[in-house]
Amino acid sequence: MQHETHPLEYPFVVAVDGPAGSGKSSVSKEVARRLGWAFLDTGAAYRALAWHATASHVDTDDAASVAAALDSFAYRIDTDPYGYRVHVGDVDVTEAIREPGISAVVSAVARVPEVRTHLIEVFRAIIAAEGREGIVVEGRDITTVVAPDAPVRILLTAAEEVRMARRAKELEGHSAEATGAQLRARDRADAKVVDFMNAAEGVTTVDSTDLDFDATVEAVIAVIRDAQVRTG
Ligand SMILES: Nc1ncnc2c1ncn2[C@@H]1O[C@H](COP(=O)(O)OP(=O)(O)OP(=O)(O)O)[C@@H](O)[C@H]1O
Ligand SMILES: Nc1ccn([C@@H]2O[C@H](COP(=O)(O)O)[C@@H](O)[C@H]2O)c(=O)n1
Repeated sequence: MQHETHPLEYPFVVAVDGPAGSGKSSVSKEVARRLGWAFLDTGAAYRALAWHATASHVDTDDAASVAAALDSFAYRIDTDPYGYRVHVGDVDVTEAIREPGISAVVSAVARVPEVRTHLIEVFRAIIAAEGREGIVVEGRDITTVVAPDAPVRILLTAAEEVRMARRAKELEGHSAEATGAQLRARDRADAKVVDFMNAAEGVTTVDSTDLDFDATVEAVIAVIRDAQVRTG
């Protein structure tokens, strides 16, 4: 773990969940930048484990083998919203974990209970060690499992066709159909493990279907400001 010293103050936690392509990562990062806070991408850990398992020739469909791969999984991530890096051991996997081959197997890795238990503890330790005033943490189960007591919990969503169009634009050169099919398949598989389509009690929904990027960032910051006023 990169974060070993614990500050006296626990950071203000903003938990953000939502389906694939809803803007969790880009919006959360920009919110953190504007507030001068930290940013934690939790999906990167599941992706890094999928990379590690694949590189170690582990069958990602075999839950016991994936769980065993945790023993040799030396994961590190930092929380800089201007350019965080992801390492497994000495290898910088920041770009490699975004490859379609990793996206195709990450849900199989994420469904393994031992994996979730382990990574949830990793995320909580990173949050607790954060030295900045606040941290925006995004994923699928942050509002419900990782940080259910966070002062701000948001479900960031958008209509499926809008999410698919945004992702297809981002991945120019890849077929829009294949990109959309993978996004839908990943949501279907992930939704069997955690519910990130419906806001849990106390979670605020921000629907960006009809909002541009900047308006979405502003909407999230408005929820945070409101909570700061309420919690003093
Ligand atoms: N409100 C918005 N208007 C237009 N584009 C947006 C908006 N929100 C996000 N985007 C764009 O949509 C794309 C997908 O966003 P992003 O990668 O942040 O989603 P995500 O929820 O983190 O996805 P995944 O779970 O698959 O990693 C990015 O290109 C991002 O810039
Ligand atoms: N809190 C989380 C975050 C992610 N996952 C799994 O990781 C995959 C990749 O996540 P991205 O946000 O980088 O797309 C995702 O498809 C889930 O399988 C998770 O389970 N919980």
